[in-house]
Amino acid sequence: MAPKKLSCLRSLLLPLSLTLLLPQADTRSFVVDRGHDRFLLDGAPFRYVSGSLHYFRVPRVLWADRLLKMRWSGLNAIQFYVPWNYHEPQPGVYNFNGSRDLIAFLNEAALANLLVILRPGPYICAEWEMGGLPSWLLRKPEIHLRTSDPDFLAAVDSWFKVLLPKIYPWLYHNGGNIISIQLGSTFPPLWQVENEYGSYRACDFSYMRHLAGLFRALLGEKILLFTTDGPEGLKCGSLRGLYTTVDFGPADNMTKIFTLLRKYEPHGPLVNSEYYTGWLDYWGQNHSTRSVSAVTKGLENMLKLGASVNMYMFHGGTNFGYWNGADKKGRFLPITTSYDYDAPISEAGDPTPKLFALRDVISKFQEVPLGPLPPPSPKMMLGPVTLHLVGHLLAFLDLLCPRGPIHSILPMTFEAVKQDHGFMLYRTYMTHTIFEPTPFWVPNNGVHDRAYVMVDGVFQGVVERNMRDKLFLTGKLGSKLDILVENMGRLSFGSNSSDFKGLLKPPILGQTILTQWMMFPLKIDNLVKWWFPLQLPKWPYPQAPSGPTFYSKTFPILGSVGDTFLYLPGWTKGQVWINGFNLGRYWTKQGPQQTLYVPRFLLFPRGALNKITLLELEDVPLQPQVQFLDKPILNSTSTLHRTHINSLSADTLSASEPMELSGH
Ligand SMILES: CCCCNC(=S)N1C[C@H](O)[C@@H](O)[C@@H](O)[C@H]1CO
Repeated sequence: MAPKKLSCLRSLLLPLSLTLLLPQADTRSFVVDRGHDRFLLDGAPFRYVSGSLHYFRVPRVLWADRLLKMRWSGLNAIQFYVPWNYHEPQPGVYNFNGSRDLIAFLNEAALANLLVILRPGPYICAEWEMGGLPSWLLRKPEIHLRTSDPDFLAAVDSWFKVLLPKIYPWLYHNGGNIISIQLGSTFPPLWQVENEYGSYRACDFSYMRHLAGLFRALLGEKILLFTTDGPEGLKCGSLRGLYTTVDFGPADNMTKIFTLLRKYEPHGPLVNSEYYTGWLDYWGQNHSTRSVSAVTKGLENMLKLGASVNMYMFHGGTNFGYWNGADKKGRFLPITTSYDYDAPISEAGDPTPKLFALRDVISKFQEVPLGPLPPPSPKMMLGPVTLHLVGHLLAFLDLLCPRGPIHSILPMTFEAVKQDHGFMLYRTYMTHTIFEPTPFWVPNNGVHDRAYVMVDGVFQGVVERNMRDKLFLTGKLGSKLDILVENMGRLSFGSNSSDFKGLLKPPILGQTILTQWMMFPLKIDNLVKWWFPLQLPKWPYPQAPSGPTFYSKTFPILGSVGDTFLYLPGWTKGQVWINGFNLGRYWTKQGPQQTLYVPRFLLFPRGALNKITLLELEDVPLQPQVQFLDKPILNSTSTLHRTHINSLSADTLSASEPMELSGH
């Protein structure tokens, strides 16, 4: 419901006197008061204490819960990005439904009495797939992302001409925002142009000016446009006419950085647009945390200065499906499925000690809501659940790629065949018999990102980006050489975000450059949603399936349904679906994440059967079992987590419901 209609509703809901007191559309304003180094909201001094929450990492059914907890924490604003690729999956095809309903999220924020600081990009970073840019941009391989490249600007313009008019009625000065007794107004989207552009090598001012002009043209002159950069990026990221803000965390020198900021904004409020309450996690690296004392001390110091602050993240959420991004620090580093971020509100939406400590600090400077905080959500333990083998991925090739393969002399990238996420199978045939184990590799680090190699269905091992390792293969004339390539998420930060996926170079076997390829873009989610259970296809090879295989189980929940954490002891790496919902990637062998958050709304209560499906890419445990725990394990690796699980109280583990397992 657009704010204008809601404002009429407001006049019905509120006592006439209150309605008269509220500023009307023509008097509403949000401006910088340079004379007093502060913001003014409707003419009154105003400072925001904000927190980041990404609607695209939280299912819609949970938005209200998270937003209310943020409000209760003492925040008066939230900040979030709009990921372009989440809303325009194909050029000219737009999706603002369900958990992509941006307007509904804005409305939920209004209902929670929270103001909004919006960051529409087009690039958002955020450890999100390709930093929010749609991968179909790379179908023009020469495109220069985040510059004034005409192809890039044309796509940006058409996207913003769809997005910005949707937002326009929600701008604060339009008076369209809703204010009720419990409701606050949706803050004037303080528009952030781009994101940390100063950290991007291009530093293309004409691009920034183009964006600013587009925003002005589509949103009018009243909106406060701002840039955000780390201290090192201010020189490029800032632009005349845009308000300059900075990012830094608790370990940084606030005085030094705010002094530097004053070189770009001599007057006006000090703003830290990203005060890091925690940090992100990479697969294979230790879980990141930031201490409560350091985070609260830093916040208090900024609030004492009168600064406005946004805490990044206040609630992190989850990279469901294939949505995680990646970084490059010498090597390719994919981001984990969990975006818990050691944030004040945990991935499962529970308040942490950090939340209460931050609320105490905020309460020293402004009123915090009274009343109890909603309790932690009910948690559930279940299992173990023993899965059964459904079949090898190759056995479902016809269903996974109903249109059949694309043929090419040289291998083609995901982008070239218009496969955005997930997996693609590359197939060729051995042109001669190879008796001796012969080196197989992809030159120039050309596997983006992980390749699972099979000869006549027999799993040979993994070749991956960053690694120089080779496999040693044998085979007969005409043997099938199948390479399943996994897109682990496109670079969301780094100098070159044109992160093509697939086999970027033709693989080499011994002295032979392998040519004559068939590419099978795989639609796995459709198969999991619509085709299972189905008659098991015949497995055409003598040996038992190994490598990429589907496992599944249907199971009832006899007790009460609660949030839970899927634990996959002994499994290696793969993808999980619960009742057809793509929960995300697991990589038990790498860690640090050992469990996946399962929101209770995904699960069916007693009387209905639930279904879990795994695609295990490498090795399965002797006992193909999974468990549902009542606590997450985010900080251990497969070697260490066993001690962790042993440390869980015996009764906790045994408290799980006896399972009457049924199902296929
Ligand atoms: C290694 C960090 C990658 C760069 N990202 C940085 S500095 N950050 C700033 C960036 O604006 C934000 O979107 C997030 O990406 C945040 C880290 O959580």
